[in-house]
Amino acid sequence: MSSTVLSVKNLNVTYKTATFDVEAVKNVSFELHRHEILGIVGESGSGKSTIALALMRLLPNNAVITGEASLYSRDGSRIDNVLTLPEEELRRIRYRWGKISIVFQGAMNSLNPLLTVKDHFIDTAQAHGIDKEEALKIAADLLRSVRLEPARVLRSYPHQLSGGMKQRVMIALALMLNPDVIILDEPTTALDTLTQRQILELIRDLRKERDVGIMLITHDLSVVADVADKVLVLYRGYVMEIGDVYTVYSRPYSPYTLMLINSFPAIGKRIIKLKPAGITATTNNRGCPFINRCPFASIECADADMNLIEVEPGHFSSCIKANLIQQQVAGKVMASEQQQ
Ligand SMILES: Nc1ncnc2c1ncn2[C@@H]1O[C@H](COP(=O)(O)OP(=O)(O)OP(=O)(O)O)[C@@H](O)[C@H]1O
Repeated sequence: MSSTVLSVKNLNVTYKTATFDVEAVKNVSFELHRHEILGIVGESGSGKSTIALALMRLLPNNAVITGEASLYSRDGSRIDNVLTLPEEELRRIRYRWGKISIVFQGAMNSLNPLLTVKDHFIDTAQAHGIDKEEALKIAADLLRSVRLEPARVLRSYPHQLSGGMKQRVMIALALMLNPDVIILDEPTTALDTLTQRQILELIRDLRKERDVGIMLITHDLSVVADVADKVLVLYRGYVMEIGDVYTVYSRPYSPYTLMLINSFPAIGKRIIKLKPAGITATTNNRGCPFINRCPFASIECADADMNLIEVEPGHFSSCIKANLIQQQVAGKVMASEQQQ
């Protein structure tokens, strides 16, 4: 197992609004290793982007954040207070920091149409104190590493590039400061199927070739199945389940994960019918947030503490009935396979 690059403990984010508080992330903990892809999967509004923004220290002013995140850089340095580092210090180290970088959802559309790719690299480099000559050398290397031809791409304007090429340019730009962690937020959304495949292949290659840990944020379970090593399933800010992808997908210990798998026929062979999505709210702040949609729910779930339980080595579920559910699922799957 390669070394830990990022360790997040008990991350909570609450957005304060004039009328009420939105508890967007609740007690989230996870570890990311070098050369590892962690998929963070969940429906819209589950808190995926909030986790990313918290780690980048880019949350809006109405966000209140608690918890710890430690970053272990390849140069041997360690930052223990990523979440609370004072603004001034943050500004100072951001200049050449780049230890965590992010490619935002839809970022390829934010390339400036009036600038060539070369200008984008030079601007990014200069903002971090790298001179033009060095920037161009780095840019050429990075473009090659995302499988683009530097000579042609550097002189192109965004409109001269396909969606897939623009996404590769964004990934190359995010690698400019040689980050230890890269966050990719919905990197394949809005791309056609073939281009999606190529980008996923690239992400897989980057994981092997570069000394980084990759956080891949998506609502698409099949993307995670394709490339990730580990998966963290998020629902209304809570970690419902976490473990290696193969184990979680083949033996889900959370009814919510099971529902997600069922909604992706290409992945799910399970046959348990769950209530349709739609009712999402429990009004109180206690118990399992999935209670209203869960076919296994009973009165104890209303008091569940949502702490993660290790159901098998390295595989955690917050469902208090995890073992019971797994037995029922395994029984029904076997029964359906015998009928076929
Ligand atoms: N600035 C804000 N003020 C108040 N609430 C917010 C703010 N930003 C996000 N939220 C709320 O926080 C919750 C989590 O949002 P977040 O964007 O992190 O979810 P997500 O899983 O990334 O969703 P999506 O897949 O749609 O991007 C949602 O209920 C959202 O409405």
